[in-house]
Amino acid sequence: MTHPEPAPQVETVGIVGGGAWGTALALAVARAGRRPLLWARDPATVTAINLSRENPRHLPGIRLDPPVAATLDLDEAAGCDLVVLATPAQTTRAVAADLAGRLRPGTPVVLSAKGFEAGTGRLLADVLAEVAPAAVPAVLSGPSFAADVARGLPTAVTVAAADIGMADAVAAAFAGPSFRPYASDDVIGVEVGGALKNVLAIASGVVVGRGLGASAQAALVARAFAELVRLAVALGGRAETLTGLSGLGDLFLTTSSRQSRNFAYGIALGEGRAVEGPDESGPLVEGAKTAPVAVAIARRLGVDLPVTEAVAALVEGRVSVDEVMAGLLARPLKREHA
Ligand SMILES: NC(=O)C1=CN([C@@H]2O[C@H](COP(=O)(O)OP(=O)(O)OC[C@H]3O[C@@H](n4cnc5c(N)ncnc54)[C@H](O)[C@@H]3O)[C@@H](O)[C@H]2O)C=CC1
Ligand SMILES: O=C(CO)COP(=O)(O)O
Repeated sequence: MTHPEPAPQVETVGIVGGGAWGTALALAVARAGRRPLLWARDPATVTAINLSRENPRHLPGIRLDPPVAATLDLDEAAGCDLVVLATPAQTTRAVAADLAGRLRPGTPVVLSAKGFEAGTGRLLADVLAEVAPAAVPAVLSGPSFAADVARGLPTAVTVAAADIGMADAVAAAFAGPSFRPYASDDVIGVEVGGALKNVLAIASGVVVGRGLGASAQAALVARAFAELVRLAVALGGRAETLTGLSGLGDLFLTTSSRQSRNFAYGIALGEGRAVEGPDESGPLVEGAKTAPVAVAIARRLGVDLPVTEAVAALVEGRVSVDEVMAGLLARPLKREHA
C-alpha cells in the first residue's frame, strides 16, 4: 500500500526548460497566482525574459510580465516548492540527474514532456523515479499548444500522480482563469497518451499531405485511438484514461491542427518534402523519436500497433508513403474490437 504524500503548499514553481512549453507554463503558473522561475541553459533566453520580457526564440510575440522570471542557476529552480520539467523527452534522464541532488526530499516534480526514453523504452516517470528518488513524480499532459496557453486561451489538461491527493494539489497549483487541470491517479495512462499521440499525429499528417481524403483521415484517427488504448492497457494504464484529455483530447488536437509540429512534419512526409527523420536544427518532432521506441515496447509486450509501426518505418526512411499505405490496406481483415 502506498502512503499518501502530504499536500504541498505551492508558492514558487521552478520550471526547467526555456522553450515554448516551459515559457507557456510559466505564464499559466503566474496566472494561477504562483511565482514561476524559469531555468534555461541559454543565457540569451534568460536575459531576454528578465530584461525584454519576452522569449523571442521559442515564443515570439508574447509578453512575459513579472512575476515570470528566469535564471541560469539550477539550484534556484530546484529549491522551489514545485518543479516542472519542460525539456524534450530524450533529455529527461540527464536533466533529472542534474536536479536530483538539489531537490528537497518530497518535492513534487511535474513531467511535461511527451515521449518514451529511447534505449530503455521506459516511461519518463520511471526515469525520474530512478535518477531523482527525492522527487514525487507527477505528469501534466493534454491538448495544449504552448501558443494557446501563453495567450490565455481556454485550455484543459490532465495532471496525474500515483497519489490522487498529490494530483489534486498539483492541479490546484496550476489552475487559473483559463487553464483548467483535471486530476488523475493513472500516471501510465496519461503518459502513454501524450507520448503515442505524437506518433499518430505524424500518420494523420501523412494522410493529409498525400491527399488521401477526409474519410481516410477519420479512419486513421479511429484506428490510432485503438493503438493508444492497447498500448496503455498493456503497460498497466486504464482504458478510460485514454478517453480523456490526455488521450482522445490530445489525439484530436494534434491529428487535426497544423499548429502541431508532429502533424506538420507528417504533412511534409506525405507531400514528399521530407524523407528522413527531422534533424536537431529544426522544430522539435517528438513523435519521430518516440515511434521506434513504441514499436520496441509493443513487440516486447506482444501488442499490435500497425500505424505506429508504419510511422517508424517512414521516419527511418525504410519505406515510401505508397508502400506504407498499401501495406496497411492489405492487412488481413479482422474484427474491429479484437
Ligand atoms: N510546444 C507545445 O505546444 C507543447 C510541448 N510539449 C512538450 O514539451 C516538451 C518541450 O517542448 P517545447 O518546449 O515545445 O520545445 P522547444 O523546442 O520549444 O524547447 C525545448 C527547450 O529545451 C531546451 N533543452 C533541450 N535540451 C536540453 C538539455 N539537455 N538541457 C536543458 N535544456 C535543454 C532547449 O534549449 C529549449 O529551450 C516536448 O516533450 C513537447 O512534446 C507539451 C505540450 C505542449
Ligand atoms: O503536445 C502538443 C499539444 O498538446 C504539441 O504538439 P506538437 O509537439 O506536435 O506541436
